[in-house]
Amino acid sequence: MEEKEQIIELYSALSLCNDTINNVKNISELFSQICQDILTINHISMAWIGLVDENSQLKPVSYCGVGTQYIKDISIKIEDDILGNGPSGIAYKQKEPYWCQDFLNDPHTTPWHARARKFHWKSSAALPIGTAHKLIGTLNLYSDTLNAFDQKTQELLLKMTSNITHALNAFESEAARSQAENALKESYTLLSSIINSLPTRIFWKDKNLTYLGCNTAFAKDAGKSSSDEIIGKNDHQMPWKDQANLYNTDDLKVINSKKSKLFFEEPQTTPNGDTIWLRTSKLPLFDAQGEVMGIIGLYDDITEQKHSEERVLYMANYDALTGLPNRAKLESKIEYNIALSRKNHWNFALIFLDIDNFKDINDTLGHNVGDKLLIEFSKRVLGFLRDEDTIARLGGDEFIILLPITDAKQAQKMAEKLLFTVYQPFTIEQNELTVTVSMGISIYPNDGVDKETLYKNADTAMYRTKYNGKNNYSFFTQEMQMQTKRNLLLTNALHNAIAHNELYVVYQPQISLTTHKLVGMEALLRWEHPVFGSVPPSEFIPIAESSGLILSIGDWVMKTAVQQLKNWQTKGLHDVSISVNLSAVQFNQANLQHNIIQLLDESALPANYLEIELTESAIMSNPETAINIINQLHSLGIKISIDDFGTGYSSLSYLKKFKAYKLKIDQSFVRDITIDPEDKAIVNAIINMANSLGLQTIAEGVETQEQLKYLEENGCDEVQGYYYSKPLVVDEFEEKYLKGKK
Ligand SMILES: Nc1nc2c(ncn2[C@@H]2O[C@@H]3COP(=O)(O)O[C@H]4[C@@H](O)[C@H](n5cnc6c(=O)[nH]c(N)nc65)O[C@@H]4COP(=O)(O)O[C@H]3[C@H]2O)c(=O)[nH]1
Repeated sequence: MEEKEQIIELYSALSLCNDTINNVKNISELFSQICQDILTINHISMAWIGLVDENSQLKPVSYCGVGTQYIKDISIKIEDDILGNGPSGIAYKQKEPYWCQDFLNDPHTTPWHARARKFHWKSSAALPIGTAHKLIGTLNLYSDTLNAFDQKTQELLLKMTSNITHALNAFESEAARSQAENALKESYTLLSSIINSLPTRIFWKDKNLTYLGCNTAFAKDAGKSSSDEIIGKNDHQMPWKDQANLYNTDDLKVINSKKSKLFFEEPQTTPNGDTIWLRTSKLPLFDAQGEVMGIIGLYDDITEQKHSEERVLYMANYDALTGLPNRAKLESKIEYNIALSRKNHWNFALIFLDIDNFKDINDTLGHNVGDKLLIEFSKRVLGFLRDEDTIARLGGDEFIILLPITDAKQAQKMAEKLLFTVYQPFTIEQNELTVTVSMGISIYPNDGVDKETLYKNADTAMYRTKYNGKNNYSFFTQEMQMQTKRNLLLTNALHNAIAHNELYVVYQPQISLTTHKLVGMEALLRWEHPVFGSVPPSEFIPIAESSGLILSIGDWVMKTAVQQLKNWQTKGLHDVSISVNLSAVQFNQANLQHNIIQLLDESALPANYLEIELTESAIMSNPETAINIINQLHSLGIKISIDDFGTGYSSLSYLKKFKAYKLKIDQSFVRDITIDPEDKAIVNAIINMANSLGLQTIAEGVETQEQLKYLEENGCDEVQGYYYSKPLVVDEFEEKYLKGKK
């Protein structure tokens, strides 16, 4: 071939090859096309491309031309052995083309001579191919002509492989780029899905405080469905535009200081105008150069938590029923007033207030009415007080009023007005209710300089009001303090009174006005203490009642009295009954009936000899229950007499339902019965009423012949009093009534 023709041929082959490189889409297309293009070169009969596999074998991936059967099952290696030192192995290892111009006489091609003869190969070439970084295989060419690869052909082939290298480089960097892009896409998708699935709201803004992005939760708070609707906007265009300045001040602080602001609470307005509470953190957002490019913010909706904190705080400080401050809240106010008053030499007053007979309202009209009354009562007192005053509910029907900068005189005025204010009827569920209150007042600093003392002293004064007949107020006095102290000492001493044999029972005869004979006796308790001396029942019985000691003491009295009567019966005292006082606390104990039956059994005293005295107030504190208990005791044969009759507020309608046996006319009516027409009228009314109800009457405190005569003439059945006898100790009683018996 002419040199010129050869050059044209070679360049057209190169041009083909370059076209291929420019047009192919992937490596396998490149290899197969290159193999075809090379065949356009004169003398080259077959071309194949082999890539080195993981076993260091050169594996054909593309081939073209005549005699491609040659490479079927061919074994070519790149290792340093006989199969690895052929033209391809050498070219690969030495990174140089191997020109084998006389194939059948080249010692390096010995393993393939037999195979080559079949295909008439006279020369071959192997050129390493790969990227700039890595060889991947060889381009292998075969010719049936000796010395087929002259200088020009070699140069052309070198140029071709160099272009292939460029193409491979381009494919490699394209693959790397697309791999990086995919990895980026994947990590972006992952990151987006993470931040969009987070309940925490996330947003980021540039230095101008324009939103650059956000997660779905944040977009939702702004009333949008995706971050696209947020990007490019600022806080003044958001539902929370009212808070925009507040937020942006924080943003700029973080941007300018480059310091995070973490976990602070702030309000936010929702798209429907509600206010929610957020716990927010803001952090500077840095670019790749470490420069602040904006801000990243995260927040959680803590509205629920905030509400429950507020609820807990409210419940810790306010009464759930009335909404008034509770004791805890009041105490902090008292402490504040103490500090203020100490500094300014002011007084302040504490009024302990208790609604009289509130229990009756609850018991008769139900708790619902009771609760509503408490609410209305609270409202009314609150409306009456000054802004600076505080009324707190301690529980039940107990309240405390704190009157700042108030002396005794002003407190008295307030207390008087309060009595009047609360006395105006309340209408609760069609019930017209009139309430009265008992109040106790202590004044700072005279009655105490600490809250405990002031509180205790107001309480003491309130009890004094109750004791004196309720519906009033009392100021705390030193005398009350001494009384309180004595009560405390007596309470302690009373605990051991039975064990120390300090208690004993005296018996006061009860005389029939028909026969003028002894028909009964009242057991009255006495307490002789080694230090306090003789303590009157009027003093220690209330103490025993309030401390609960009355239960054990009352049992002891009943047992002593019942056994005493039994003893006297054996000594010949017949047809005489014993009456025992039962206090309200004892009366309401669950096992009362059982205890009495057991006691009567043990003492072998028939039940009809036992009379139980109950005060009107003990019965009327819970009339419905009282009816049951009285009727049960009655069914056992025990007689019930109503003590101090006329002093309380017995309801006649109830009186009919009790299976009572006797009414005991209180000594306060008997005292002036001969001179006071009112007392006369009351006593006569009681006797008449008892007669009409079929009840017995007994008058107590009869001291004179005149009183006795009056009662006798007016139909009273029995009397008890100093006229006949004072209460007697056992020996005296036996001396007077048992002498000569049996
Ligand atoms: N001025 C005057 N007084 C007379 C006369 N006759 C009797 N008395 C007194 O009148 C009180 C009558 O008892 P009470 O009304 O049941 O009133 C009793 C009763 O309520 C209570 N009490 C006494 N012993 C017991 C007891 O064992 N248990 C309970 N729960 N209460 C008791 O203490 C109250 C006072 O008892 P005492 O001081 O013993 O006072 C007794 C008695 O000594 C008289 O002619 N003139």
